[in-house]
Amino acid sequence: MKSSQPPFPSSHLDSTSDTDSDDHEHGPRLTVTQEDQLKVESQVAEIYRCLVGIPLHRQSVALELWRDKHIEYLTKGLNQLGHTFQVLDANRPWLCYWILHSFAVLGEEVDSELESRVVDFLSRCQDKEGGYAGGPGQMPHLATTYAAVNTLVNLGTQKALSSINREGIYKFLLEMKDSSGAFRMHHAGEVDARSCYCAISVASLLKIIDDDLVRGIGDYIASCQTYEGGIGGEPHSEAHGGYTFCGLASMILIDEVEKLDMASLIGWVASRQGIELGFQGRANKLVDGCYSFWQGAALVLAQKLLPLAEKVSEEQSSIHAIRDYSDIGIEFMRRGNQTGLLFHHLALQQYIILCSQILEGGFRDKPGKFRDYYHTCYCLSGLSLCQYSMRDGDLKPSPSDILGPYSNLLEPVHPLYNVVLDKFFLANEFFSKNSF
Ligand SMILES: CC(C)=CCC/C(C)=C/CC/C(C)=C/COP(=O)(O)OP(=O)(O)O
Ligand SMILES: [Zn+2]
Repeated sequence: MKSSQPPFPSSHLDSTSDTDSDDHEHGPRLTVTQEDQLKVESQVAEIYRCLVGIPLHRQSVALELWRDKHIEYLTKGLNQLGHTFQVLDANRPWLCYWILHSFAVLGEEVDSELESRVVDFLSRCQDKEGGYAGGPGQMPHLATTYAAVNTLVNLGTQKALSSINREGIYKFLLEMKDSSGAFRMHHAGEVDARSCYCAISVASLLKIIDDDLVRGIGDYIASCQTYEGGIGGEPHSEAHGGYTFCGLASMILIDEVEKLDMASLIGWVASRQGIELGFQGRANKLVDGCYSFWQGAALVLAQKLLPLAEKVSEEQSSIHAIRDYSDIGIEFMRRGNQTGLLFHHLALQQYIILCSQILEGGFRDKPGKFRDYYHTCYCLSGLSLCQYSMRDGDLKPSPSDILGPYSNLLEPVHPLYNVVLDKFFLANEFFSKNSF
């Protein structure tokens, strides 16, 4: 059980910002003490010691990413979007996202006729009062709103971006706001760290994020961090990779990371990478390809946060000057890797390519399971994160950070939202020019 002590006592905080009331006067407080740094470094070093003995197959042809096969599988899914998948009838924006995001990460453009069909379909899922439902005529829901918005941002055209009713979404988000400060998934729905992330990610991407949406979330998410170090879905639930990503990404987007115990969060996530080389979602469970993103992204985010290796200069840490929530996503991408690797990025690529990749196209949880679009989306997203996890500025990743041939290189994704990076920049510009 989590103690009532704040995870970072005030002595752990940057001396320029030691009160709660002036966060946005001084910017975020992302520094940690020497003691925290040593703790994380020794935990990560221990995990590395366990993984280095495992031989990696750096030269094997089997390490190739079977792009054409993946595109074939994804194209088949796109052609079925209109008329099958009844079993996923309340999840159709998710299918659009999983398939189109996979396309985007593979660097494939969709043709304008298909783009038009997707935008028109998502417009039919958009509630006239605001928010996106799982299908036309259903009730709006935060998860499908997140999936629809991410799909449209990944498409990135004027038609796609202008189809989003930002004012309606803002009203919908306010209606979903619970007295705890967290969000309900839908009217009378459940409240958890995932709903907070869906709401905050959408609000941040669309640049409609403000104090009324943010108030109370930081305390709610901090109360979901468990004694293990990871974040659970709700207070007192078991730490889980999916919710850990949601909680940490939300905390960054609302500039309240200092409310989390980052040293124990990093230790917990890093310990979830096991001898199979992939990540498990929680302690004592089996590894699964989709956690390459949920757990991998949490560590990629942490790598940009903590100045563990050396103190970041004021110039490098431009995020310290932020006063506006809606610029956090863009400022965050200006930060380089502050810590070195917090996970074994080559080992994870090996799990994804050798264990999750299916040669007929698509990705799966693990050998013995069937492929599906969810795992295809999150395995590709995780693979991209690995490849760019050591990237310096805008330079292409070094060949030594890519397992297999360099032609495996994917498009970079924004680790806070999981949309492709160039489309994130386009959307950021589009929504900066267009007030709602
Ligand atoms: C943006 C968004 C909607 C995020 C969702 C994040 C996410 C993946 C949450 C995990 C949910 C969960 C409890 C899975 C456990 O499944 P399990 O018991 O089948 O799997 P396990 O054995 O691997 O824990
Ligand atoms: Zn999975």
